[in-house]
Amino acid sequence: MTNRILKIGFLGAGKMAQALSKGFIKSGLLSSQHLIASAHPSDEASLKAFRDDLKAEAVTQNQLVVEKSEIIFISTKPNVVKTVLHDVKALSSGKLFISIAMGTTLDEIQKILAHDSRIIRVMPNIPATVLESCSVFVRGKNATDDDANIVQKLLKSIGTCEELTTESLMDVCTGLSGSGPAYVFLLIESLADGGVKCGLPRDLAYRLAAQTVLGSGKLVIDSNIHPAILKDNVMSPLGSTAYGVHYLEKNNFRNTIIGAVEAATNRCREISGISK
Ligand SMILES: NC(=O)C1=CN([C@@H]2O[C@H](COP(=O)(O)OP(=O)(O)OC[C@H]3O[C@@H](n4cnc5c(N)ncnc54)[C@H](O)[C@@H]3O)[C@@H](O)[C@H]2O)C=CC1
Ligand SMILES: O=C(O)[C@@H]1CCC=N1
Repeated sequence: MTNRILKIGFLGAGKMAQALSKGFIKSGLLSSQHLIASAHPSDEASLKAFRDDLKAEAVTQNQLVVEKSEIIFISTKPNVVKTVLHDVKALSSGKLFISIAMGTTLDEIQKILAHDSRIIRVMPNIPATVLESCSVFVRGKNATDDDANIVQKLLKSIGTCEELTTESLMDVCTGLSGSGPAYVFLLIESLADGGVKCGLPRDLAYRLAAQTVLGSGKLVIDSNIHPAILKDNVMSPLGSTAYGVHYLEKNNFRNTIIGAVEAATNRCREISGISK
C-alpha cells in the first residue's frame, strides 16, 4: 500500500460510510486517525458515530474532507450527491473519488468535478462491517491501474471485489448485491417467525435462521456445486423438505425473488438513466 492511501475521506457519514470504515479498521488496513467524514449539520447521529464509535474525525464542512484526503468516498444519498460535489469541486483536482451512490453515473460526477480528478464507481454492501461485503467497481475515464489497485485493496480487505466490464451492469449489481442484504434479512426474519409459530424460542430461532443462511451461502461458494444439486441433497422422498419446498413453489417464491431484483434494478435505471 502506498502513502496515498493514508487519509481516506467520506462525503456522507451515514450507515454505509460507517460500515466501510468499521470494516477497514477491523481488517487492520486502516486505523481511526486515517479516516475523516462529513455529515449534514442536522445529522448528529452520524457525526457521533464517527467521533465516538469509530474515534475518527467528523466534520460538517465537505471541503475539509477533501482538503485532508487523497481518496474520497462519495457516500451521501443520490439526491444529495450533486450538492456535495459542487461544494468540493474547486478542491478536487488530481484526487481519487470513489462513489458508492446508487444510480449516479460516472459522467454525472465527472461533469462536476475537476477535469483531472479520477473517479471509480463502486457498489459494496452492508456486511462490510463484518468483513463479508461483496463489491463491484467500474473505472472512470481518468482512473489509472494504480487507482483500480487501490480500490481493490480497500474493498478486498472487507470482502470480495470484482471489476465490471461496463457501467451498465452497475444497476443490476445494486439490485442484487447492494440491496440483497435487505432481502436476506427479511428471509432470516421470516424463517425465525416460522420457527416461533411452531414453538421455538425467539432467540434460538434467529440464531438457527441466520446460521442456516450463512452456512448455505458458504456451501455454495466453497463447494462450487450448483445450488439445485445442493437443494436436492437436502430433499428426501416423502421428507419434510419436499413439503416445505412445494409450499414455496406454490407461493411463487422464486418468481418473487427474481421480481425483487428486477424491481430494484429498474429503480436504479430510472435514477441513472442508463438502459440495458
Ligand atoms: N445502505 C446500504 O446498504 C448501501 C448504500 N449504498 C449507497 O450509499 C449511499 C449512502 O447510503 P446510506 O449510508 O444508507 O445513507 P445514510 O442516509 O445513512 O447516510 C447519508 C449521509 O449523508 C449525509 N449528508 C446529507 N446531506 C449532506 C451534505 N449536504 N453534505 C455532507 N453530508 C451530507 C448525512 O448526514 C448522512 O451521514 C447511498 O448513495 C446509497 O445508494 C450503497 C450500497 C449499500
Ligand atoms: O437502497 C438504496 O438506496 C441503496 C442501494 C443499495 C443499497 N441501498
